[in-house]
Order: sequence, then structure tokens, then C-alpha cells
Amino acid sequence: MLKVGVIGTGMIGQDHIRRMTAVLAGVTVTAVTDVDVETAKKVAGGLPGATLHLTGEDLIADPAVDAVLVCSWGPTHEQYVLASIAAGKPVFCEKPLATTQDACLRIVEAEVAAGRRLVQVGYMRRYDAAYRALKRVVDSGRIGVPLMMHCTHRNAGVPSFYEKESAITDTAVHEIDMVRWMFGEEITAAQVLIPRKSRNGGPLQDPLILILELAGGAIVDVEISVNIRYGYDIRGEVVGEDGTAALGEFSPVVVRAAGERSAPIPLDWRERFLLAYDVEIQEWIDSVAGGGEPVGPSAWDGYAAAVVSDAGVAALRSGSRVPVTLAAQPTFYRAPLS
Ligand SMILES: NC(=O)C1=CN([C@@H]2O[C@H](COP(=O)(O)OP(=O)(O)OC[C@H]3O[C@@H](n4cnc5c(N)ncnc54)[C@H](O)[C@@H]3O)[C@@H](O)[C@H]2O)C=CC1
Ligand SMILES: O=C1[C@@H](O)[C@H](O)[C@@H](O)[C@H](O)[C@H]1O
Repeated sequence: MLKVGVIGTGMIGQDHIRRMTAVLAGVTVTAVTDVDVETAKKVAGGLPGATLHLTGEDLIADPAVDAVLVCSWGPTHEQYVLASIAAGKPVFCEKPLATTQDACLRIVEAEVAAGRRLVQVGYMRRYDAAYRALKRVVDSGRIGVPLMMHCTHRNAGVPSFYEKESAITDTAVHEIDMVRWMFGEEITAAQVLIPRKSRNGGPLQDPLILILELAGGAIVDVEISVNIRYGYDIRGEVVGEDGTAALGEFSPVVVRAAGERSAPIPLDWRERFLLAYDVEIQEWIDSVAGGGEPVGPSAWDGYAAAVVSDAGVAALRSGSRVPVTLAAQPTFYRAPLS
């Protein structure tokens, strides 16, 4: 039974605790912490035998914690991931790995120095049945060489602390990781187009279009709309030389009534990616239980996504095309895009 400590008991922290206690196998949540002590106390109250720690560092040092799940805000990820590596404990860190590429590189260096993989990053689209099916079609060669991909990432709304740059660093960062994985290639440049501003966006520049260039010449466009009101809508279509392949419609039900055909749209990421998170966390548990290494998105993947995300932010600010340059990849990360 893998004993997991959770740092950050906000929205996704509580959702992952729910799945680890009610859905997944081979795991028990033994400790929690959050700077919002009242919330953490409430969450700990629902977990018989779990310890409430006042700091993340105390939780990481707890002998009753075999592995750490970091679900706190992005700027706090680096300190907890580095502390977990120093303690020799596997750590699953929600995206982004850290909020700057320099911080991600420090994590990569610490993991390489530790001599074994301890870090996995929460890029859950790689575990989604629809994305996996799309990748199988692309890899099979059935649509020919992939030339382009059209992506749509729409949120019904975003919290008040969401900033102009968050559209890239917090939202499109999922497409950045997914595209590296889908095409098996690095992203070499980013550009941002700014359409007419939505009246629903408040101070944000909403929507945006992020253009990504890949090493093999394919081009990916990502529409990012974060105040679309009607629901959470994630789409993707790969255009190949001989055909196209797109993610299927998400809804498990279609209603025909009163002269209309309709299907419900998910409210947010928890509903749309419910099963992907289940598979992602179960595979992580299974891989690290008994002292094994994680096999999902690595610290290097987290670093690569951060470099592209930084290029996207620079492109948003400058209006120019910004090339992406990665550091030399340590041989330690042998199969980064598989
Ligand atoms: N993979 C995915 O689809 C998703 C990933 N996320 C990621 O998960 C992380 C958390 O996001 P949410 O749960 O939506 O945010 P949230 O604001 O609901 O929860 C974050 C929690 O972290 C706590 N926290 C902040 N600083 C802390 C610190 N130094 N130590 C301990 N706790 C601290 C806050 O008090 C809060 O309770 C973010 O990195 C976000 O990008 C969030 C939503 C979906
Ligand atoms: O990761 C997520 C959130 O943090 C982010 O704010 C949303 O835009 C994404 O759709 C969601 O998947």
C-alpha cells in the first residue's frame, strides 16, 4: 500500500484525494498540508488516521509518507519538488512543474544528481482515452504524414487571480505538452495572434491564438478562450497528407427532443478529464510502489513545456515570432517523448 502525502488541498488536491481514497487501488492518503490550515484541517478530518502537517517540508519528512503529491500553486512547486528529491521520495507534481524554466532546470539537475527518476508532472492528457486514440491513428500512418493540428482550449471562466500570461502558462501549457507527445518532436518557435477582445474577458486579452512550429515543419494552432461561458470545450484535429483525425465528442449521452439534438458539455476539467486523472494517478501509484521509478511525463518534459511557455509569453508581449532553445538534454532522460 503506497502511503501518499498531499501538499495543497484546494480544488485539484481534494479531487486527487477523493480518487485515491474512493476510486484507486494500492494507495492510502496518510498526510495533508495547506497554507490554508482551515481547509487542510477539514480535508484531514475526512481521512481517518491522516496527519495534518503545518508545512510541506514536515509532510515530506514524515516517515508515514512514501510519496508526495504536490497540488499547491505553481510558484510553490519548485521548493516541494526539490525537498522531495532531497528526501529520496517520489513526487507527482501537478502542472506546471515550476513557473520558470530556470526553476525547472534546477529540478532536472537535482534529479540527475539523485541518479534515479523521482519526478512525474501532471500532464494528464497523455492518459485521456480520446488523445491516446488520436495518437494511435497518427502513429499508424493512416492519415499520412501529419502536417497541422488545430486545437481548441475553452474554459467557461477563470478565477480572479488568473493573469494575461496565464492563458499560455496555465492553460495552453497542456497543449504544449500534448503536442510534443503527439508528434514526438520538439517545438521550435511560438507566435501569438490577438483577435478582437471578448466582452466577457474583463482585463484579460481573451481569446488568444498560439501558433507552435515543430522541428519537422508541422504547425499547430491553439485557440485559447477562457471566458466562453457555455462550458469546458477541448478539441483537437490532426491534418495529415491523406486524411484527418480528430478527438471524438465527449458526451456519453445525446438527447433528441422537441425538434433538437443535444448533448451536455462538461463544466470543467474535473469532469472532462475525470477518467484520464484516474488512469494517470493509478499508473503513477503502480510505478512507484515498491521503490520503482515513475514512467509518466518527466522533469525534462516539465522543463521543455516551461521553455515553450516562456517563448509563448515573450511572443504575446512582443507580437513577434520567438524561437525556442532547449538546454542539452541529459542522457538520463532517454525516452522523453514516448
Ligand atoms: N492537470 C490539470 O488539469 C489541472 C492542474 N491544476 C494545477 O494544480 C495546482 C493547484 O490548482 P488548483 O487546485 O486549481 O488551485 P487551488 O487554488 O484550488 O488550490 C491550491 C491550494 O494550494 C494551497 N497553497 C498555496 N501555497 C501553498 C504552499 N506554499 N504550501 C501548501 N499549500 C499551498 C492554497 O492555499 C490552495 O488551497 C496548480 O499548479 C494548477 O495549475 C489545476 C487544475 C487542473
Ligand atoms: O490545468 C487546468 C487549469 O489549471 C487551467 O486554469 C485551465 O485553463 C485548464 O483547462 C485546466 O486543465
